[in-house]
Amino acid sequence: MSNLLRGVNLYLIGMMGVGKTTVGRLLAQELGYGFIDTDDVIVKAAGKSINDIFTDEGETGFRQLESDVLAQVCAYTKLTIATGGGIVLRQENWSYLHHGLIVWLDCSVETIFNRLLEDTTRPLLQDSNPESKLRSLLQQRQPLYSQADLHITITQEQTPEQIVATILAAIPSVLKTQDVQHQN
Ligand SMILES: Nc1ncnc2c1ncn2[C@@H]1O[C@H](COP(=O)(O)OP(=O)(O)O)[C@@H](O)[C@H]1O
Ligand SMILES: O=C(O)C1=C[C@@H](OP(=O)(O)O)[C@@H](O)[C@H](O)C1
Ligand SMILES: [Mg+2]
Repeated sequence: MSNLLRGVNLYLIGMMGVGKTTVGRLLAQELGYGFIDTDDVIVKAAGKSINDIFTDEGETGFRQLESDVLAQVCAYTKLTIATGGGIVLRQENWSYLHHGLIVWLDCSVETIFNRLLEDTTRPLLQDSNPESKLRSLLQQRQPLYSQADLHITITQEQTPEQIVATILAAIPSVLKTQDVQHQN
């Protein structure tokens, strides 16, 4: 599979809590790729948590750091990159994402809500009604996520290993489409 991809990076996009970080790490192992999580790089570079970045610099400050990190990582090959859920918001980020194959991990708001119920590390969910916040974020972002090359819908019961297998099985179909496009 790694050969088939010819070193092209895989970018995982989708809502917070869908499993980009968890699945991305496993997917990288299967592909013999390196793994990068843009949030991890941002936290290391800023020397503070995502919550503290949002508090000190606002969402705008965080988004700038996110774009800076994406611009840097896309210069490398053979990477699986788990992005933050809001990476799709900035137009400029798409020119970086399109250097690689973009995979949208999609699941229900209920699944995300159950997973992140006790989680305090997503500043955008520190809301009086986190479920309705998730719904409005998804409504805003769905048209952006749908620009991905691959749309993988996952159910609450699917394990990370099963999701990795689903993604690996779907990749050849997208590559074929791209090859056909190149010939035309
Ligand atoms: N397939 C899965 N089944 C059950 N729990 C999962 C699954 N994928 C992720 N999780 C859990 O959901 C939470 C969010 O996962 P994470 O990988 O951080 O998502 P994201 O990076 O998309 O925000 C974590 O607690 C993680 O352990
Ligand atoms: O959806 C978002 O806007 C965000 C998602 C988070 O990453 P995950 O999608 O990995 O949770 C993180 O980048 C930040 O809290 C903002
Ligand atoms: Mg993540």
